[in-house]
Amino acid sequence: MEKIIVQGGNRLQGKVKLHGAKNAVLPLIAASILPARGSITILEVPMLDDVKTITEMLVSLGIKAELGEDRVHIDAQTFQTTQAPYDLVRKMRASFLIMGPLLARKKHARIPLPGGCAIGSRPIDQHLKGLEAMGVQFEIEAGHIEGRVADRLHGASIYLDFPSVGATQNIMMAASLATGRTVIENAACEPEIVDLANFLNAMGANVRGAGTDEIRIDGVDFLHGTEYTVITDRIEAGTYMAAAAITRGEVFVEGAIADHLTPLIAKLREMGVQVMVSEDGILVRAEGELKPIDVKTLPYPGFPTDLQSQVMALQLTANGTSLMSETVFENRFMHVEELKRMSAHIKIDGRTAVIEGGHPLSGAQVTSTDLRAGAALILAGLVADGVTEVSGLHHVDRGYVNIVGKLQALGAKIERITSDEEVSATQHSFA
Ligand SMILES: CC(=O)N[C@H]1[C@@H](OP(=O)(O)OP(=O)(O)OC[C@H]2O[C@@H](n3ccc(=O)[nH]c3=O)[C@H](O)[C@@H]2O)O[C@H](CO)[C@@H](O)[C@@H]1O
Ligand SMILES: C=C(OP(=O)(O)O)C(=O)O
Repeated sequence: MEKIIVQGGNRLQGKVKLHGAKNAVLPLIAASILPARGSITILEVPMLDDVKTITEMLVSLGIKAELGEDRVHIDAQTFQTTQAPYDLVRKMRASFLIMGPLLARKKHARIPLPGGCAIGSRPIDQHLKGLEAMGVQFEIEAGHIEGRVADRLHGASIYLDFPSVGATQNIMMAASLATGRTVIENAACEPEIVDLANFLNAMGANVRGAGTDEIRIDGVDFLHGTEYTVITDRIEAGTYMAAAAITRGEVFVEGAIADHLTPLIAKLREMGVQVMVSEDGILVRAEGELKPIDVKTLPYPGFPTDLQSQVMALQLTANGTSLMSETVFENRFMHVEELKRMSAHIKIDGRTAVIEGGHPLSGAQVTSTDLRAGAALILAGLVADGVTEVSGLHHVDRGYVNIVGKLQALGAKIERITSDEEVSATQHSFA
């Protein structure tokens, strides 16, 4: 078993460069199923386990898909298979994003119910409702969802009960090749939605209004190949911004787009953290005591649920009691029990965590329960007394490229060890 070992107490300093966004590149790779003419090259691709999984999924469909150093080439001009294998789909939630493109290209898809981090029940009713309105008939049997469309998909007016990111993306992709106009109301507004719209338009689609709650898609007969650079990862950016603040350090997060991080920047400033925004990135500087803050996660442009656990770690170092309310996922407080192993003072009251800051954290053996929980435990380890051992790294590997190397370069005492090198936390000595 691999573990990340962190010795607390070092102030982070320097510059960290962001990778492309996981949550943007996964839908782009799924959308690469759509073009019947030409091939796709996506640049600045983060080489994450999720990216490898979705690429393998395309290959399993008979699509030519190849990962390079920081890019992926995809040629979906000819392929026949419309059934995705369980072993790949179960690994991540985003697998279900191939449903819309397969239905649009092949009028059929059979996909096992998707997996991913256990942060809630994560139904797919809004995806199905949208695609049904476009003419798809679904059957659910033996843990699979099978969709068929008699003829071509047709445009529809779709109101989402919740601005689901994945449902908005699945409908946008399907609607790009449908006949007529599709209007998605109460659509998700996340930057990853805008990135997908830009990518679809670069392939010849006609998508307007992405980034607002009403998206209009006029279907076209075919899409073509293109070369496209994915946006930088706002959640990775937020994680390093929180790391700078929690260690009372000074870090320039290169490539961070301030417009994508408005709620985090506001909350850090409310705590007394200095945040300086420039065209090239964001500088975060913190020292001394920080004020407690109350945070509520919401769909974009609200505070992102994917930064909830990392900011909770930061709240533990504030001078007083903070609140963290999670409204997006019903089971996204699993990191709380792990943080408590590190002497954190946190109580859960329904969907709100009450975080009593100012108590010293102590190093402990902890397990990441989802990918952001893993990041939060590492952040807590950076300021804990002694050594923290974080296991469950398969979660972290889904979402962070080289988090250990990046934190080391900022001055953190952190290492990744395999079971062969395993030593108890108290014995570990850093190089
Ligand atoms: C790969 C990717 O981009 N993942 C992100 C995406 O996930 P994902 O696209 O799965 O998130 P959604 O926006 O769809 O889900 C948000 C909420 O809506 C609910 N829901 C969703 C769909 C549906 O059909 N019915 C339904 O009830 C979910 O259970 C959840 O409670 O957005 C989430 C919310 O910002 C992020 O945390 C994830 O990191
Ligand atoms: C929850 C996340 O991802 P996914 O939707 O892929 O599980 C995340 O990125 O924090």
